[in-house]
Amino acid sequence: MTAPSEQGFRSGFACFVGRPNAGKSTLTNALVGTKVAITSSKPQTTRTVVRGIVHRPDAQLVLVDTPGLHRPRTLLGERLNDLVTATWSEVDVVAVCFPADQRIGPGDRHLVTELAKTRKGPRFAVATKTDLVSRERLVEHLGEIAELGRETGTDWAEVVPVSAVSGEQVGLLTDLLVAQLPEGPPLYPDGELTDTPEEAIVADLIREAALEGVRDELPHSIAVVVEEMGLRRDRPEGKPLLDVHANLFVERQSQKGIVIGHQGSRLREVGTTARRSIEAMLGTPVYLDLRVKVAKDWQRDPRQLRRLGF
Ligand SMILES: Nc1nc2c(ncn2[C@@H]2O[C@H](COP(=O)(O)OP(=O)(O)OP(=O)(O)O)[C@@H](O)[C@H]2O)c(=O)[nH]1
Repeated sequence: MTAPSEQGFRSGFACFVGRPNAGKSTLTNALVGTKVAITSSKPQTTRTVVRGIVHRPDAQLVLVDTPGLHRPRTLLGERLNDLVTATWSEVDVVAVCFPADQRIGPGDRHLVTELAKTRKGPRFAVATKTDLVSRERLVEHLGEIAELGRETGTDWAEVVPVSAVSGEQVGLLTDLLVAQLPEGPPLYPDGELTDTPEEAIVADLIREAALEGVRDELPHSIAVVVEEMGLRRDRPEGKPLLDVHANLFVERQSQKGIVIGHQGSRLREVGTTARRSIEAMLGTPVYLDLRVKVAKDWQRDPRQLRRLGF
C-alpha cells in the first residue's frame, strides 16, 4: 500500500526531439531550472543523453535529451540514431520541438514520420522560441504544425507554444507533460537534478568550450574523456580544489593544431572557459589539466568509440 502522501503522485519520462538547434536543451534547462544539458549555437552538439529532473510536490518528471536524428554516414551516426529511436519507444511522452522562427522543413517531416513508425503513445508538438516571432507568424507556424500532423497521421496530444528564454508557457508545458505520466512513486531522490555522472557533465562542458568559435566540421571530430576527477587532498579547511584531468580527442593531426591554436593560445582560452563553467556547475574551484590527443578516425572505429563512451 502506498503512503497517503504518495497517492496521486505521478512519475515518468519525457523526451524532447527536434531538428538541430530547435531549442531542446534550452527548454530542458528552463523546465529543470538549472543548466544541465549543453546548449550551443551550433547544430548537433548534444551527444550524450542528459536527464534533467523536475521535482514537484505532486510529480517527478525526468527529461531525456537525445542527439538530433540525422542520416548516418559513420558508425557513430548509426549509434546515435539507434539511441534516439530506443529512447522514443521507452519514454511516457515525446515532445517534438519546432522552432517558430523557422519554417517546417523536410527534416521535420522525416523526423515526425519516423516517430510515427516507432511510437504509438502520446506525442506533443512544441512551438519553441516564440519570443522571436510575431503573433501572426506564430499562428501560421501552428497551422503548419497541424498540417504536418495530418500529413504524417500524427494526432498531437497537445500543441504548446513556449519560450524557454522568456519563460512564457514553460509552466503550462510542465503541467501538460506531467499529466501524461503514470501514477507512481518518485524515481530519483528529492533534489537530484540529473543522474548523469558528474564526469560526463564535465566532459560536455569542456567539449562545449572547445567548440566555441570553430567554424568548420570540427564539431563532429571532438570527443572529451575525463580520465580522473577528485578533490585534492591536504587542502586548508574551507578551501577545496577539484582536480580534473581530461583528454580532448581529435581525429587528425591537422585538427590538433586548430584546437591548440597559435602557441597554445586557443587551448588556454578553452581551458579557462571550461574551468569557469565547471566551477559554476559544481560550486568548487577547479584545477583543469587538459590534453589534446589524436585518436585516428575515432568516429569510424568501434573500439575507439567504446573507449570514448559511445
Ligand atoms: N530567443 C530564443 N532563443 C532560444 C530559445 N531556445 C533556444 N534558443 C537558442 O537557440 C539555439 C539552440 O538551442 P539549443 O537548446 O542548443 O537547441 P537544441 O535543439 O538542443 O540543439 P542541438 O543540441 O543541436 O540538437 C541556442 O542559441 C539557444 O540560445 C528561446 O526560447 N528563445
